[in-house]
Amino acid sequence: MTELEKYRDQIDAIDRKIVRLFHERMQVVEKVADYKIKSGKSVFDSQREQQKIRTLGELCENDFEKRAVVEIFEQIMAISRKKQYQLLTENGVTLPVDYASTEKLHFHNARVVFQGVEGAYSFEAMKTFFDDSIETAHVSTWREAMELLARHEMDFGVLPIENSTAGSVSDIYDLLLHYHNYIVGEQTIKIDHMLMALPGTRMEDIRTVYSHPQGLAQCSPWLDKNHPEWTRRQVLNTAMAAEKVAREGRRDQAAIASRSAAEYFGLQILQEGGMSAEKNSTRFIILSARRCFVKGARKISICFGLPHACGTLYNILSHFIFNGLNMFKIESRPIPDRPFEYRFFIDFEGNLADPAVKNALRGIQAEAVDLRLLGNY
Ligand SMILES: C=C(O[C@@H]1C=C(C(=O)O)C=C[C@H]1O)C(=O)O
Repeated sequence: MTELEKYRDQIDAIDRKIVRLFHERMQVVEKVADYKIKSGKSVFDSQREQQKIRTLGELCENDFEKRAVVEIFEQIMAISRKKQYQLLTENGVTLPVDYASTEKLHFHNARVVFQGVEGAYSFEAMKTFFDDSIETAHVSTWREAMELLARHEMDFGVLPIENSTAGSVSDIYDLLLHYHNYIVGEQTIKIDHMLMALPGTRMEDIRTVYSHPQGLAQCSPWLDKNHPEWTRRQVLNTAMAAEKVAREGRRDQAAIASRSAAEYFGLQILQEGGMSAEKNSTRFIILSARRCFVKGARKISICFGLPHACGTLYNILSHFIFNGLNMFKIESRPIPDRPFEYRFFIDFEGNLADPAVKNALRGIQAEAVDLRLLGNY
């Protein structure tokens, strides 16, 4: 036996002891869970954990081992909590979320609101998601759409949440937080931006180009390269840009909008193709004030705050990993009046009826601040 083999034998013997001791600890943890189920006491006890970390740290021989022991026990206690969340779920202790499941969404004859005007991309997303029986209304801001839903004056709303080139629509995240409307579906639409103007307009006549900020952002490489001299002006919606150019009748103005907007407002397309990325698409969410999810729903959106402390996001994300849940997206938004503190928005794969989802949500609810379920769709 070489010297190395001898040491490895010693390590193996120690590791066997650690595994045995870990098992013993987990058996006690199950008894703790039992007690908590009966007494209704919450799983996470941050004071007890901090005190344990302090006393265990003090047992260490040096600073290096102290740091290591702190890290190891933070993990051991996190695992012990996850075991307890699992036992709570298995014992039928339900999460306090009042979501109703339904076989399918009922939108026949529904009232649907979108932001913008006919010819806008939201309009196209709405037409694709719903059938022809719906009654539609349009408003000029996203906030108004949210408001109408919250007051139950409209059944569903269609709002853009993310573009594959320009990224997330951050205002929508802020509105999701402000209004208690829920995501019940999503629709992705391919975005083909085109440059349009009054019939007969030549490129060299144009001085100003109008579009939604996302339209301008998505076409900025094309504009920078070909027409850096044009003034870029933001309007609320791409179709509104087309409508403005048509209504004002000036040859020095152009709009960046969809083909359907050009057709709807009788404008001539001066440039199509190559204005924005080839695979440019926008994802729209379908919102409702009713908290329901369809039985086959495979995507969940949540948001929560976190204390400004080292490792808090890491600990929360561990609930997804531990329960084998795939994350699609993570987004952070600043919390107003709390400089440099953030609220996180996460989309992940699953259905609210899945035990793995229940376990993860239970853990996140206990360990994050103000968890909100935004939808399962
Ligand atoms: C086991 C318990 O539950 C949790 C896990 C702990 C641990 O593993 O030591 C400590 C405190 C709690 O957050 C307990 O409450 O004692």
